[in-house]
Amino acid sequence: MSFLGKLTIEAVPYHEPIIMVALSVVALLGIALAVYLTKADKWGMLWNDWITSIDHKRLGIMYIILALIMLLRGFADAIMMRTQLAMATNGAEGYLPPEHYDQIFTAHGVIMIIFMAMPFMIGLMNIILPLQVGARDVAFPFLNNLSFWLTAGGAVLINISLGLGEFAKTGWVAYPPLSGLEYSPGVGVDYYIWALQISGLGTLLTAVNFLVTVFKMRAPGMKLMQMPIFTWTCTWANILIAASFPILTAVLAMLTLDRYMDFHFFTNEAGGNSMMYINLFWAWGHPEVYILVLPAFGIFSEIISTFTAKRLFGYKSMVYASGAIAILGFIVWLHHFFTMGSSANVNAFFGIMTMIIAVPTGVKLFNWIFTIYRGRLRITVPVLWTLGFIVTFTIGGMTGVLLAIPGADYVLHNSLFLIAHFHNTIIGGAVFGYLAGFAYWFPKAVGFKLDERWGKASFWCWQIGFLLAFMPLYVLGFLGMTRRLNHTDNPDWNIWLYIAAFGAVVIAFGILFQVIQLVVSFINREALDDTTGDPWNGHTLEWSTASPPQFYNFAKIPHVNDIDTWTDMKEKGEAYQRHEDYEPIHMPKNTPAGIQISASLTVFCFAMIWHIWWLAPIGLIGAIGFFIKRCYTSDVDYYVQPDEIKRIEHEHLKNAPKEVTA
Ligand code: HEA
Ligand code: HEM
Ligand SMILES: [Cu+2]
Repeated sequence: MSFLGKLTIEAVPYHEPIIMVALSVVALLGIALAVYLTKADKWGMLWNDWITSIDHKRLGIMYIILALIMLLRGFADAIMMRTQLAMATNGAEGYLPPEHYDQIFTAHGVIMIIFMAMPFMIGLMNIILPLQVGARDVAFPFLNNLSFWLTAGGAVLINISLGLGEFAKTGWVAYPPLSGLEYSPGVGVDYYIWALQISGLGTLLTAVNFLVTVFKMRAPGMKLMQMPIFTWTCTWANILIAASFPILTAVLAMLTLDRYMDFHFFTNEAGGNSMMYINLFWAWGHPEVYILVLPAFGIFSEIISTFTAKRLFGYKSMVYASGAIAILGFIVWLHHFFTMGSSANVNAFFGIMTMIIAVPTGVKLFNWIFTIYRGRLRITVPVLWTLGFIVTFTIGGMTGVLLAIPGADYVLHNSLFLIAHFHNTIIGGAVFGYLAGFAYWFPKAVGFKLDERWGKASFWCWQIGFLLAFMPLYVLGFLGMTRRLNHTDNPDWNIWLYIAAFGAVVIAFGILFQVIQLVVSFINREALDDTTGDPWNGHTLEWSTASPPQFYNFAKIPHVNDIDTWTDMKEKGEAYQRHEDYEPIHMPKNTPAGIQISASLTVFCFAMIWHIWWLAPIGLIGAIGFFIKRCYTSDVDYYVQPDEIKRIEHEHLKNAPKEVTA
């Protein structure tokens, strides 16, 4: 083995024109960005204000930028698959050979779930949750920065795999024995393992961080049953993360040992059992889908309540229903392998538990509908996403209940019916939710509203495109088409494959209009400026701050005595208080430690992937070294002085609707 382990020039896929074009475009964009940063003299700003920032609001924005970039990548994969399947009918080969196609659906699944949906959700949670509970930051701000960079490190690895080596061809679930060394001797599965491993670590740390924030740092007076509903659903999601991500860590570690040191956890020879992998994978993988959707449920609740100007119907039942979904969501994972030989009784138990999830979910749906009932719903972009969700997600949930019947699942398992089910819940539930939250909280995070017209156009393209792209898959499933096919030879399927490809093109316009919306809004930012900090007449504490919020969030920590505290404060005339004296505020300092540790770990992972045995210890020792260095740094905090606070507050309150002096 050479100096660079398995890495040789052969690892660059220069004979693949599609990849080379993609890489050139990325390289050009990268160079353009670097030139801009140099010309505008912005490198220092980038480093000091963003990369090393421990401010939860900035980290949230960085998470969302990561998510949007990965959405483009994941969608590029999707549209390639859809065009391939529209071209490769009647036995034609299409333009993507199986070798390449298999990497594409695997990368698409992993990227969309781990590097698009998760960072989007965690980004929104970062920006909003500390504000909603009246805290100045999260419990462990440095850890929060580290979490982000660990997630980004995983994303970097996946993107490197595009131009160096290959990605896994196993599907996003990477079942052995296919993912074992014997059947996947290349580096693809290793990229998969290490990318998921470090980003998973980041996610786990985030959950711990936000759980401590919620339980220990709520504003005085805020009882648990007074927390805003988005905070509650995030908390349930974080509990699920804390419970399930360690299982992912363990199962990936076991697969690593199998691949690197010839262990036999999952090889049926020598006493191993590949079923054990499948079992552990879904013990994480199923909770994962509820981790994605629960915060989205919270977003819809906030939006419906704000835009009907009503209290959320059944707040308590919402909290309990979310809890029920979280707990039930933890004990139904076996429905992913009904067909793999459990006894009828085991299948029946897991099938029934799965169906029961429809009950708390139904409670939520009816609560949303009852909140809208007799309210005066303002049809804004966030509301459109919400209404689209109610219709779309219900369809996806219903088809899930169908799959939960073991007998039916024997027919539908791994068919396109399944693919339709989960895009129906993930896009209609989670992605619509994040896009709703994006439109709703954008002014809070950035300071100006998004253009409504492009927003509406984007929504309709997504909604109509979604129906066109995924409803045909239910039909194809019933017609017998299975998932992960590279080409087909059944004339009955053709028309549905064409419609699905057309639908994906319509979604592409939805994404394009979103990009245009961002550009247009940026150009018109003066007209769309949000000067009050409360553009929608909101009901929770994030709207009591400026837009974007002061870096310390709250000059004086508010006292909470209602679920809709901000509405309560506005009604009692306690909002927008102007004070003459402030206490100094204790704040954490920015630090490069997060990116240092994570960059070293990414180098370690890269070396492990390519078996570069001298580089791996350097990366690992580097990470540990930077961590120890951070532990011995005592210059980690400072105080904001009252004069400065007063200046900032008075500046913000200049535009307040009504001034109150206390
Ligand atoms: C956000 C993501 C998400 C969500 C929320 C769900 C929600 C549900 N899922 Fe889905 N599911 C996935 C993502 C998701 N799923 C993914 C990614 C896979 C496959 C991965 C792979 O193999 O690659 C999958 C696979 C999957 C399977 C495995 C099928 C197979 O492999 O053969 C099953 C089987 O039981 C299932 C069931 C359900 C059920 C019952 C729900 C329920 O929670 C739905 C509840 C909601 C409703 C029912 C609608 C609203 C309720 C009402 C209006 C009340 C009245 C309703 C009734 C009385 C029915 N899902
Ligand atoms: C935006 C439009 C999208 C389109 C057009 C699309 C299309 C597809 C297609 C064609 C497949 C392969 C189906 C097959 O096996 O035949 C697929 C698989 C998959 N998609 Fe999507 N998708 C989209 C969005 C998403 C999103 C947002 C997510 C998750 C957040 C997602 C998660 C997955 C997963 C997990 C798989 C399975 C991969 C595997 O088989 O291992 N997709 N998608
Ligand atoms: Cu499941």
